[in-house]
Formats: sequence, structure tokens, C-alpha cells
Amino acid sequence: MKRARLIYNPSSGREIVRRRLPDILDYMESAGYETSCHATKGEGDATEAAARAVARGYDLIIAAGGDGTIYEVVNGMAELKSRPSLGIIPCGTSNDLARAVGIPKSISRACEIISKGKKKKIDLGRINNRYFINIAGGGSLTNLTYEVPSKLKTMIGQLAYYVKGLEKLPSLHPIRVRLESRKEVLLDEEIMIFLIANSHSVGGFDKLAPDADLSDGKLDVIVVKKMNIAEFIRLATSAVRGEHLKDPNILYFQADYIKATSPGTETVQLNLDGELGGQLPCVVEALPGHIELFVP
Ligand SMILES: Nc1ncnc2c1ncn2[C@@H]1O[C@H](COP(=O)(O)OP(=O)(O)OP(=O)(O)O)[C@@H](O)[C@H]1O
Repeated sequence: MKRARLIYNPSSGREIVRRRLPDILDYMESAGYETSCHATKGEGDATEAAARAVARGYDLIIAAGGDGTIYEVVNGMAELKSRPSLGIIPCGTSNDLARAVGIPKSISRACEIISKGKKKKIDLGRINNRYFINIAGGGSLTNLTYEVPSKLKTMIGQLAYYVKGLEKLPSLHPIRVRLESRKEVLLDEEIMIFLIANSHSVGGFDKLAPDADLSDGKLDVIVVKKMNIAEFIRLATSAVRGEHLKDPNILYFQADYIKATSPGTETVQLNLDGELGGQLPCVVEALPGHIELFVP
């Protein structure tokens, strides 16, 4: 029998994963995997658990939780030479990665996808000494995701992000950022936000980076230039319909390398897959086909 390590976050989303553990173990047993579990205890624990699972030679790692849990698991695997395949059971609040690859929120369907064994190599983004699988961002509102209390997400789900977003609107302000390719300066001005997306499903928006493809070896960069709060709200509304790219204040391009610095005095924090991920300056690179993911 093959061996699988299930790393689950009991606090993710509506906190259902713990109750469904017997079902998950049952599914995996029928699929031919002897499965052991690790419940995460807090920040960084999933990263350590994933690194240990790789060292112990598991054939498969399953991350059960939200995008933050998958981010931590990926960070535990990404540096290591022989990486087992990754299965995901989406139990978080927005589940951006799962939506991007078409893994439904049903635990039984997610297990079935793993048990069928179809895999796809997907890219990762490396940013300084960390990795992201879905998105890296900086600027206005990007601190929102890690400021929403876990309990609020448990109670009202995705709505918690919108409530927090409204609360933070008055604090929106531009920051000066410089983006460079390997050859030239692409932008050096005040902007509201920059996002570097690996998948097209980001922050609950399905069409934010419509051309983003997890397996194209490229990252999709979206920059929202300086604007006032009313314009920003209008743009966010059009982003729900995927119509934001027509806006002249948006810069959208693909790259496999980006250097981002902050020439101003303000510290610009980075958000990686919804988690706090250091600050500017940073160098971002696409790592083609770095992780093998179970897909529908
Ligand atoms: N036992 C735990 N109790 C509280 N927080 C935890 C625990 N284990 C991990 N965490 C934290 O949970 C966060 C990740 O949550 P996760 O992304 O899985 O769920 P979510 O926030 O509900 O969903 P999403 O990211 O899809 O919106 C990380 O910041 C991690 O440090």
C-alpha cells in the first residue's frame, strides 16, 4: 500500500474537516493509501509538517484546509528535491486554488479526484525565500486577508472578507512602487495595489487575471494605478464581472521574473496566498511545473 500524509487545519473555513476525518480516511483506504494525519496547531505548523512528510518518504501529501494551509504545505515541500504529489481537500473560506483547478468543496468529490490519480504539473511563484501557489500582492487592502478574524470566517464565511474590506476602505491610499523586468523599469509611480497571479481565481474573484494559467510557466501581473476611493470601488465592482482590464488605470502583463521595490518611505507588506509574506523589496520568479497536483 502507498502512504499518504493528511495535513489538515481544524480551524479552516466552517471547521468541518475534523468531523469528516473518518470519511476521508475511509476514501483514501479504498483508494489504496494508508493514511496518517497531522492537525495543524497554528502559524507555520503545516510547513514543518509537510517538510517532515517529505523527509519520511510519503507518496502523497494531502492538504485539507483553505488557501493559507495549502500555501504553508507548499512552502514545506518546494525547496526539497524529491517532492511527493499534492492532493487538496478544500475546506477554507474562499478556496481560490481549488476553484481555479475545478476541485469542488464536497469532501467526497475531492477525495475521489485524488483516488482517480490524474495529476498535473503546476507552476509556483518564488518570492525572495518563500513560495506562493496562487497569488502575491502588495498595497491597499492586501493586508485584509490576514486581518479577518478566523472566528468571523467560521461564522459568516466569505462575507467576512467583504465586511473587513468595507471597514478598511477609508484607509485606502496610494504607495510608490517600482517594477522591473530583467532588462528595464516597467513602472515607477504611485499605485493602489499590485497583484502577481499564478491562477485566474484570486481573492474570491474568478476573472481577476483571466489569462492566468497554472501551467504556462508565467505569472500574470495586475497593477491598479493611483485613483480615488470612488474610482477604486467602481473598479472592484467591474472586477466581479471580469471587466476591469478595460480600465485605463489598469496595467496587465505576463512575466516570468519581476523585481519590485518601494522607493518611497512607506513599508510595503506582501500578501502571499492570503498570508502575511514579508515586505518589499522582492524578486519574483515563476518556477514552471514545480508541484504535481491531483486534478479532476
Ligand atoms: N489549529 C489552528 N488554530 C488556529 N489557526 C490555525 C490553526 N492551524 C493553522 N492555523 C492558521 O490558519 C490560517 C490558514 O487558514 P486557511 O487558509 O486554511 O483557512 P481560511 O482562512 O478559513 O480559508 P481561506 O484562506 O480559503 O480564506 C493560517 O494563518 C494558519 O497559521
